[in-house]
Amino acid sequence: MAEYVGALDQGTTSTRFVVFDREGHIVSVAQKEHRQIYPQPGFVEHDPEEIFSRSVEVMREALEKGGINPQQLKAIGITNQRETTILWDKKTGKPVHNAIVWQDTRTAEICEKLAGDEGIYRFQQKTGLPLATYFSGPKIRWLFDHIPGLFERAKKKEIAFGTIDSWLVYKLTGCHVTDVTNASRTLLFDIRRLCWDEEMCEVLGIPMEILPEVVDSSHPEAYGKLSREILGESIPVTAVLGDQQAALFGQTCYEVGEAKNTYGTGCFLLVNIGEKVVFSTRGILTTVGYRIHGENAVYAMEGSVAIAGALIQWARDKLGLIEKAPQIDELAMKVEDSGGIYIVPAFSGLFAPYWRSDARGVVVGLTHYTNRYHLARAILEATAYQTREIFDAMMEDAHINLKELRVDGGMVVSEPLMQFQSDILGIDVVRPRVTETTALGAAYAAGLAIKYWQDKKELRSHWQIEKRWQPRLDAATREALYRGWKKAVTRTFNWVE
Ligand SMILES: Nc1ncnc2c1ncn2[C@@H]1O[C@H](COP(=O)(O)OP(=O)(O)O)[C@@H](O)[C@H]1O
Ligand SMILES: O=P(O)(O)OC[C@H](O)CO
Repeated sequence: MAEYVGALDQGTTSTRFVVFDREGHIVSVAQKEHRQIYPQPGFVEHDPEEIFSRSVEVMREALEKGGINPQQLKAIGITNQRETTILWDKKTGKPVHNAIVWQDTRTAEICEKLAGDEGIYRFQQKTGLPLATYFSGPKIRWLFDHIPGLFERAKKKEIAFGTIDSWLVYKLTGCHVTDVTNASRTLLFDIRRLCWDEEMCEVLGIPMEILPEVVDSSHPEAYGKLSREILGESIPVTAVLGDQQAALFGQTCYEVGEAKNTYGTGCFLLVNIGEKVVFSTRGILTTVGYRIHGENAVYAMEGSVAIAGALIQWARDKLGLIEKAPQIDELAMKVEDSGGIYIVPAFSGLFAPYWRSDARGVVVGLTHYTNRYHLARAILEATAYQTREIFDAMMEDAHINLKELRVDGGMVVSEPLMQFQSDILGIDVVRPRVTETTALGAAYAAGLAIKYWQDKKELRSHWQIEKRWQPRLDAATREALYRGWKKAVTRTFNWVE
């Protein structure tokens, strides 16, 4: 009977369960979307119960579709949208509020007050992060400020906090834990000592009683086993990683200086910086990359872009420009360029390298000449330009000089985007055979924990290029286009007063 490893990938827009074989090939996959809840401008929520239900459904469906017996699953890895925050009642297991999603900007005021005169990098040397609405700590604070009696219940140990990984593990196995990569996105975690930080909890007014135990990303026992009612077998959960760190692991970026860029709802460029922390002076984050049981933690620098594929969803759902995501490529390919327009999608303010919560989206350069094909092209190009910005900042901060960029995620099927990405970076862009690298990374980490795979060398041997794009633009045109983008970005600033 063949043996497999499964990965549950709980993303911002959908949840997937992917079953992999020993060569890292996909054997079966199932995917389901969940509701995006927008109660008011700037607020983004998910229903934690719905996320849990979708997770169980995709696990069952993937096994059924692939004709796989649960006994054939030797381990499960979990990977997740990071920072999204849930508080639940320990007795009933019921969430006290919807999950506050990473894109939500309701904590702008909390962050501003905390930054005070010292500025947003006040806690960077400890947490690796700027004070921004993106991270979990301020979201927890907001819940305590808005739900009467919650703080007192938390002090009495009646309330648990978790990012999505923690919530899912709790519901699937009963353990209240998280891994070092997810913990490193909360603003409550000391990334050097690899533990919750008392001072940060005090500054944010968060009782430490609510926090999960932090464990290695890949661990044979720490995450427990699936309760039998989920799949009928108590399969061990042996890995948890935030989705961007999982993609780094799945792209087998195990050496210092190796990097990947994932194009999903947002876009996240991560480079492996090894076992020592390095801090950015250009708006790049320092974060835990992964920690395999029995090994030292490996760190990463990260350029985070809030809106990438989300802009295409917006063009579909709010603008009615397209009916399905791939149509954006068809429209964009009808023109050579964007006709001089730029769209800067600062819907959640701007993340790296700016960290400006006062920014809001703009379209600039409109003339009578502009048509919907130009608009489609500008929508795709926005992701490539944002990547160029974080790429440049990161190359300087991490002192590396990448010759090519490994890509993955839902948007990398887009030919015009991939070509323009290579054009605007001036380097090759390479897409691997398996683009479900987030799920693959979680499966790899889970498989390593039980010796399904022996070591990282074995994992590396699976990685293969499927397609390569090379730059076609001359340097002068490239830089002129990029100057236009930088100018467009300045037009988004100071919009929210
Ligand atoms: N053909 C396409 N061209 C460009 N973008 C696409 C295409 N197909 C899907 N996308 C975008 O990819 C994103 C989904 O990627 P995925 O990696 O599944 O995201 P997540 O993990 O954030 O939920 C969506 O935002 C969607 O708009
Ligand atoms: O759901 P994704 O793939 O867009 O990833 C979201 C990130 O983890 C947010 O930090």
